[in-house]
Amino acid sequence: MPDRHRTESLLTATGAAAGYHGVPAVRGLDLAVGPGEVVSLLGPNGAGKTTSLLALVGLLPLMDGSVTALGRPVSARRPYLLARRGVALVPDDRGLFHGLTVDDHLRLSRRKPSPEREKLIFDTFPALAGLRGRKAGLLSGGEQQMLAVGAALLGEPRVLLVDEMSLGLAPKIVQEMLPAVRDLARAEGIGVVLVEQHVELALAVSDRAVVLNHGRPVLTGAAADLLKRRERLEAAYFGADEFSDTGHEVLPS
Ligand SMILES: Nc1ncnc2c1ncn2[C@@H]1O[C@H](COP(=O)(O)OP(=O)(O)OP(=O)(O)O)[C@@H](O)[C@H]1O
Repeated sequence: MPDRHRTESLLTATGAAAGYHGVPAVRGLDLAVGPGEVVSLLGPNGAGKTTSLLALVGLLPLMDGSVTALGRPVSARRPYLLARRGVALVPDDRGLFHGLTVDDHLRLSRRKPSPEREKLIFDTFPALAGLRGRKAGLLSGGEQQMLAVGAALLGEPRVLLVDEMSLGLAPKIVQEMLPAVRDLARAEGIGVVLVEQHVELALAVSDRAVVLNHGRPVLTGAAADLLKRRERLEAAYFGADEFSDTGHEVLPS
């Protein structure tokens, strides 16, 4: 990324911890996402990825550390303000209304979409163009995911967080969707946080990634470096005990 992007962070977490019933499910999370950057949160089931996303958008209160979005501290009391200012979360259940059509969803956008913006969304997800009158509940899983991400992008977010875009989707669709979102983020200067199970595909479109295991970051690095250091990546997933001595390993680029 160009240097100007590095100087500005749209979303920053510093030592963030969050969890349930007073018990942290993630702790020590450090993250910075600048305009046009894609950062992936990776890790095995139950590692704390979704919990991290919820904390990043203020849907879960912080138990420690801090999160700043668009220059202001994130408050768990007012997550809707964050959404209004342009921090969009696509949850893993996609958050669609099954009785509403594709067009209805696009009309629910945070901003009244300009024709140019609408064209951009349909250019990015061409499969949606022929389905505008169809109810969301009658769309395929892939089409629903395109709608969820497309509707979020239509609101011109400055930060987009997507929980498991690939959930239940055929690899071919994931291979198309992830680069489409990355390209749009680059073109529009949107900061993106992806939670993904498809490690290789996520790293292929990401600038950086954080691997969580047992609720803490164990490995952080540039996506290109992580792809070259597969043995560390595998250890971060399957041999997290190995990291208990070294703690959090940050790969030098
Ligand atoms: N509402 C909740 N109440 C209590 N514990 C929860 C709740 N949601 C998640 N957890 C627990 O917090 C931990 C982290 O869960 P989280 O959903 O963040 O993991 P994840 O990395 O997103 O997993 P997956 O890849 O399986 O979706 C898990 O041990 C989970 O059981």
